[in-house]
Amino acid sequence: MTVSSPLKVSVLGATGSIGRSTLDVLARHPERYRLHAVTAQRSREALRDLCLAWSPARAVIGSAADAEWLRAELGAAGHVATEVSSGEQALIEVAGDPDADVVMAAIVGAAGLLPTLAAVEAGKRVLLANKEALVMSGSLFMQAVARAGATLLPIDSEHNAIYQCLPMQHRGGLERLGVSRLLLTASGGPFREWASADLAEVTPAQACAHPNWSMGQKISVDSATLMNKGLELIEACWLFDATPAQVEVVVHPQSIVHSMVGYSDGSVLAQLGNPDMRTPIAYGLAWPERIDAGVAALDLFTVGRLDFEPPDEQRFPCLRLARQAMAAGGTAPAVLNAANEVAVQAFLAGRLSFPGIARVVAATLEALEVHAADSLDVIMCEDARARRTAEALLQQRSG
Ligand SMILES: NC(=O)C1=CN([C@@H]2O[C@H](COP(=O)(O)OP(=O)(O)OC[C@H]3O[C@@H](n4cnc5c(N)ncnc54)[C@H](OP(=O)(O)O)[C@@H]3O)[C@@H](O)[C@H]2O)C=CC1
Ligand SMILES: CC(=O)[C@@H](O)[C@H](O)COP(=O)(O)O
Ligand SMILES: [Mn+2]
Repeated sequence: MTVSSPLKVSVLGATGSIGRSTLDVLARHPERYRLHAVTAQRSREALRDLCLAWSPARAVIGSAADAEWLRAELGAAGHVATEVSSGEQALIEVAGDPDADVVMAAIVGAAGLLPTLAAVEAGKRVLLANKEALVMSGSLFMQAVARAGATLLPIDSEHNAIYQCLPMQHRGGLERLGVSRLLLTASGGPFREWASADLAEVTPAQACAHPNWSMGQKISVDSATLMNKGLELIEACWLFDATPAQVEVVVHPQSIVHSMVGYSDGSVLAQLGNPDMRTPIAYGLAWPERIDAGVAALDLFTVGRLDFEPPDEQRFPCLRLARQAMAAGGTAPAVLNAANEVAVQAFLAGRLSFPGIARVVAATLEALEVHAADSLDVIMCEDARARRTAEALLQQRSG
């Protein structure tokens, strides 16, 4: 009898919401997985605790000073198993480390693009939570997956649901599979029932209080503006080779149906479950097998009812802006993403109102020409240009 050795897993963004849920699933299956590497940007105490608890071979943190601090803390605890490094180059290098089998891409925002691509280029099994990476570089990203022979598994709950509802081999066009549409569910966020006039008074704490999911601040605000659904629409187009017209957004306030696939014979297949990211994470880790994720069985009698309604793009214009950016193509989605990141940070810092987020994104898209997104240099350059433009718009608004 041969006993296979545990898969080595690197978790990029290990201190975040997805990172912690990933570690929770890994802890349930020590015979199947070993934690190989962990990364964080600033959370040095949390990263130290992870190193002490898990003894990963490698750890990366944002700054050299924090790496120095981490080495000293680990040394003082007599822990020598973890090699500590710092900075973006170290992060990229660890993401593509030949010793790892699986990479969880769970850094938030554009900062995840180069490390996630490094994992793809190294041909890993890549568990993609960092949707912004795909939104920014969709065509190049998918080409890299094919060229490197990487296995790309969507972790975003909706895309994971769609993946589960498609036939196992689904590359090469939806029509060929008899798929007529992808139904992307949206909770509608905390302000689903609010009047437009009240949205001007929304606070960061209210925007971060998602009705169903516990997540990081940035994605929580994106859910509240429906930009999250816009980013997910673009993500779905790249992952499943769909046109924006083939992706229908359906507001489903209970977040129990995680998304659906409509077939040409009238069938609609759905994936349901409690709103807990450990389900898609466990799916990605074990695919094509299934493992325990620690998630309670869905109790349909407690859920009671499932509601569906169309999204309101008047009150929540970010969804329309994302659709427009995808239709414009080229660098427009990267510009949309960068402007949104700047605007969300400004909102969280109290520099911009909640409705101001969509206004800054719209004005940035309007201000910048669309270029062909045919190299990473072009994408990174337009990302930087969009950030400068959005920041200048913020200054004008406050001036
Ligand atoms: N949370 C969720 O349920 C879901 C999340 N996603 C996606 O997953 C990704 C992660 O989300 P979430 O876990 O909520 O985010 P969090 O904010 O909770 O965590 C982000 C992680 O990324 C690290 N990080 C932040 N900035 C940088 C940077 N500049 N360079 C390197 N690392 C950095 C953080 O480190 P530090 O702690 O040091 O700041 C942290 O480990 C996002 O793209 C999100 O859209 C998708 C579906 C669901
Ligand atoms: C858990 C997950 O995948 C999030 O992206 C979630 O979907 C956010 O909820 P919204 O549907 O409110 O955007
Ligand atoms: Mn999602």
